[in-house]
Amino acid sequence: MDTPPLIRLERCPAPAKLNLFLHVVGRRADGYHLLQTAFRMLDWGDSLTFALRADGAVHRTTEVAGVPEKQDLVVRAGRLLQQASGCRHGADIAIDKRLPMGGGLGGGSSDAATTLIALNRLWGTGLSRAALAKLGLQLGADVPFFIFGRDAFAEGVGEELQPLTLPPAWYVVVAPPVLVPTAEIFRAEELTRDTGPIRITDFAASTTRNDLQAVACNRYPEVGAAIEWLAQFAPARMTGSGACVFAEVGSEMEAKDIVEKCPAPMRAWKAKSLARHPLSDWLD
Ligand SMILES: C[C@@](CO)(OP(=O)(O)O)[C@H](O)COP(=O)(O)OP(=O)(O)OC[C@H]1O[C@@H](n2ccc(N)nc2=O)[C@H](O)[C@@H]1O
Ligand SMILES: Nc1ncnc2c1ncn2[C@@H]1O[C@H](COP(=O)(O)OP(=O)(O)O)[C@@H](O)[C@H]1O
Repeated sequence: MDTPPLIRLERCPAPAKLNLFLHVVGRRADGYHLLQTAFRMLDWGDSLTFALRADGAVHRTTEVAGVPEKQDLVVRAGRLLQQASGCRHGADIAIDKRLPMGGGLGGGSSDAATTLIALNRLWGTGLSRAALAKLGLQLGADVPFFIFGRDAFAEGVGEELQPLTLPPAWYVVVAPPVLVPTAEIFRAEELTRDTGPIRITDFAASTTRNDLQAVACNRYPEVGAAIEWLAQFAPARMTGSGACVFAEVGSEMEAKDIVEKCPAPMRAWKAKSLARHPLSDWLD
């Protein structure tokens, strides 16, 4: 019997990421900062559903607070894939948003990566993982990592990726009640921009830091307060440009205990590391 054509892809995961460390090692001629970072994927994130449209339109069918449909990275990802492939299909995209926005967890980038991977399948456009990662970089520096699909040591602006093999781990992620604009942190005069490069083998927590953390804590004391609270239980650090902070803990039970103690208005979640992107099998 013939396989029926795909018309819908239900509940496709868009996992969060942590930056286990983040060093600013230089600056490109266009002002973008050169980084070294370790990306870790988490088994916690948004979820997206895609339905085929015959009229070529790409629509978001759910509201995302503060993000107009046209600017949503999922809509932009769909249109970019159409342009790159010449595809005439369209899609309705529903997002079940769980990740705090602008939290340094890469939610928007992960939504975009999931859209590129899922629509590449739904539309049968057949782009390779490498081609999708290149397209994704136009949407955000974290998108190639999610398409790469596993923990990674990253350089450049985050697009030069090498696989990292890390033991499974449990994390507590805490969101302070504040939004930290990425651009403001990278623009800050006081940002350290000359951390010496390290080798992939040297990124154990003791020898690394997040260079963006001092700037974020200085300008947004809520971030420092969240680190201080979480550090009672385990070494805590900011992810990306914040505002979220995280700590590795010994077990799910320990994570659960800490999450239950988290005082409002901070919010906390437990999350496990994820070895492979759940949609990896749809690539290559
Ligand atoms: C910091 C990181 C670490 O993973 O993650 P998040 O905190 O956003 O999750 C990323 O590098 C975020 O990359 P990306 O998602 O592309 O950043 P955007 O929000 O588009 O960047 C906003 C602005 O910050 C500056 N910027 C960003 C990235 C970079 N490597 N150098 C920069 O100077 C640029 O001025 C840019 O216009
Ligand atoms: N689908 C989306 N989900 C989240 N943010 C989005 C989305 N589309 C566009 N954005 C924009 O991207 C910005 C960064 O969001 P996000 O990726 O969640 O944070 P971060 O880059 O700090 O990890 C948001 O403030 C929002 O304006």
